[in-house]
Amino acid sequence: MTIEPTQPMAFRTKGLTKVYGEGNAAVHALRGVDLEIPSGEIVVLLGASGSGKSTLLNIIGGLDRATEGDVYFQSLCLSEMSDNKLTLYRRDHVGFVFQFYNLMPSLTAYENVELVTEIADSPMDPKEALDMVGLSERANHFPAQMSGGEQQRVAIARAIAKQPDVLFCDEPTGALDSKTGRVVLQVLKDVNEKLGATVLIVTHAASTAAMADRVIHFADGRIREVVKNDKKLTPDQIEW
Ligand SMILES: Nc1ncnc2c1ncn2[C@@H]1O[C@H](COP(=O)(O)OP(=O)(O)OP(=O)(O)O)[C@@H](O)[C@H]1O
Repeated sequence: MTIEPTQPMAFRTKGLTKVYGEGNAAVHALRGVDLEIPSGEIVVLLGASGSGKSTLLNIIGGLDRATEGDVYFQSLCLSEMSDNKLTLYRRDHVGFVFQFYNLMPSLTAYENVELVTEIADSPMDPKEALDMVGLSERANHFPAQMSGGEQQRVAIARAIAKQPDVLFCDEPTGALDSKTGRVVLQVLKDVNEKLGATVLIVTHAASTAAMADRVIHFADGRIREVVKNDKKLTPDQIEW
């Protein structure tokens, strides 16, 4: 993998291993992952189902812990942090976007975003976050009144409202058709460019790799290959 010597790192992992369960029932989800993710890039993680992508995302996102090995966010060693510190790491630095939006059905788009801005250190105004995803006019709508793509954009607004350093997206277009999926990918690209956030996208959709700075191919709990894209496509140029 080519990394410029001056490029600051968002993440570094060393010998990351994750085993779920024990004995005969043990599942080796990660088998020694050494990885470097430069700050400010869009990185796409590709791999077959069960290859360990979500496990890696959950560990570097501070939602889960490795069985062995180290993971650094900038100069912070996540693997040595107490649970409280890990919670603060997630609160202050990280935004998550999942396949199934996870919005509160009884709250409007604005209120769903506001939930996060109330506890963040230096949040955006919820209106500004909704504006960034092109949904200012839908601020007072409830999730059930919005399409899947719109709900996903509210979920992205919620994730970016705290101005995270990193945005983790697990199958963000998995439930969307190609047209809506492209709109969501364009929003992620805007977030990367306008907020400078590092964006990590886990997906089955190999075509998404064309918009990434760096593509990590995963197989059987290991990195098989890392490819740097010299030329990136825009989301509307991506073949679906
Ligand atoms: N909580 C868990 N308990 C036991 N095994 C688990 C758990 N979570 C994941 N696994 C197993 O770990 C392996 C890696 O799973 P993971 O979800 O990380 O893969 P993935 O590449 O993200 O797959 P997908 O693309 O289907 O989401 C799989 O064999 C999975 O069954």
